[in-house]
Amino acid sequence: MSDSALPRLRARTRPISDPGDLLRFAEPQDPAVWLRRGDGIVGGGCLWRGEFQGESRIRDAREVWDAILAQARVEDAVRVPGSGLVAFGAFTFAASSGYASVLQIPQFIIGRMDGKSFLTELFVTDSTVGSGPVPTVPVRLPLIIPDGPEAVTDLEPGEMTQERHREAVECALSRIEQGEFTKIVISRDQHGKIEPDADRRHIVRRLANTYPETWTYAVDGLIGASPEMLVRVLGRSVTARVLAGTLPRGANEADDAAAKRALADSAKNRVEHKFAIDSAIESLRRLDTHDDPDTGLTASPEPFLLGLPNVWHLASDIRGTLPQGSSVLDLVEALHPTAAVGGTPRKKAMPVIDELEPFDRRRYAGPAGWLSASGDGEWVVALRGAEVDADGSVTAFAGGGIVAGSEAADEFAETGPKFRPITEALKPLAE
Ligand SMILES: C=C(O[C@H]1C=CC=C(C(=O)O)[C@@H]1O)C(=O)O
Repeated sequence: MSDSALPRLRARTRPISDPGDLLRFAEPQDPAVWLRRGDGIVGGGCLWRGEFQGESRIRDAREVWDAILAQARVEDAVRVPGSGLVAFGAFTFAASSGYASVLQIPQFIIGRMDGKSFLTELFVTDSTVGSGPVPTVPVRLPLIIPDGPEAVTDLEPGEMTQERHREAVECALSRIEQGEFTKIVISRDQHGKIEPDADRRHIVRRLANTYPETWTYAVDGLIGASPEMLVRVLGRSVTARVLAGTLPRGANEADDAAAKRALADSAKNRVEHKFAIDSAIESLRRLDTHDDPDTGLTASPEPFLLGLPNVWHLASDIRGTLPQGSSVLDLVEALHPTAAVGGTPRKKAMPVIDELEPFDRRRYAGPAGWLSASGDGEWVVALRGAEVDADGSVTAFAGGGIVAGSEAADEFAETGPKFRPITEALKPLAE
């Protein structure tokens, strides 16, 4: 893509009074959303969209984004994460995917972050408003779009049946035993169909309300609520939340406390977690050029237990400082795929995922998030969601880490609660 083919953009962010429920401003058919605990950003319309493919898809996106920024003018009177010029994005899990990775810039962004509400209006200067100053008019909120038809479907098992999943896990275990790799994540698929004109915001709202501690994302038809922060850059601060190791929540208080203890004490889950945290730290260290030891990476010495409505996870948070000259997309590229969704060693496990899974993961387990002209960005691992196509087809995936000692039946069962967020978000509203 040559720079002359890229739009010259202007973004103007101004404060507004609290707009309430942000989702009311999102596009019913194709919402662009990033929400946590009710706060975040919602984009409307599409001013520009870039598609990327193959091994260099994240690097190419970074180059195009830099080129757009080089000719953009940003007036940001609010200066909080998500204000100014922002793009939403979603990248495929595999370089070989037949699906597109995208970056898209909306026509407006309405947001609430750090207690400040704002509206960003975006313009293409060379076609829409000329190159003169953006006229100063009072802030007018975008229209609230009333709720449309429900988005309802039952998800049915796909190509990776229980039998096929067992074969894949057993094959993975024998290759682990032979020393080919030490961890691999095997997933399965489920499918459904909503009415093409269904309002996708119902799915997003259910996820955001039921899983407020996760990051609810919607980009280009990819919708979910992920508990796993691949990387967040705010100013020069870098954080990530690595998850691996799972048990379903218990049905009552005693069972739930027992499940939590069992996960904390499980040697298999701790090993699985260690692979994921080691892979994340190693990827970040490769970028880290700091000489100052105080700016280096730290991770919690012991994983903590993260309780979500559906599962317990072993979780670790990583903190550090953005290496000089790096951008959030460099970090996304370095980290993806962590061993929480790929395997260890990454290079050995990735082709085997392709071999053992009978489908294209599309953007499941890939990076999804946003980035801004100021250098901030938040990118989750796209889990606990689905691809919702324009014709209403719904494709959901959930997987789990296989290490020595994993049992195929347990691994299959573990994917059940991982599908729960999206399964329940696709139920009729009265339920
Ligand atoms: C691959 C998934 O979860 C990952 C994240 C957390 C825990 C995981 C596990 O315990 O296997 C997985 O690594 C998924 O939800 O599809």
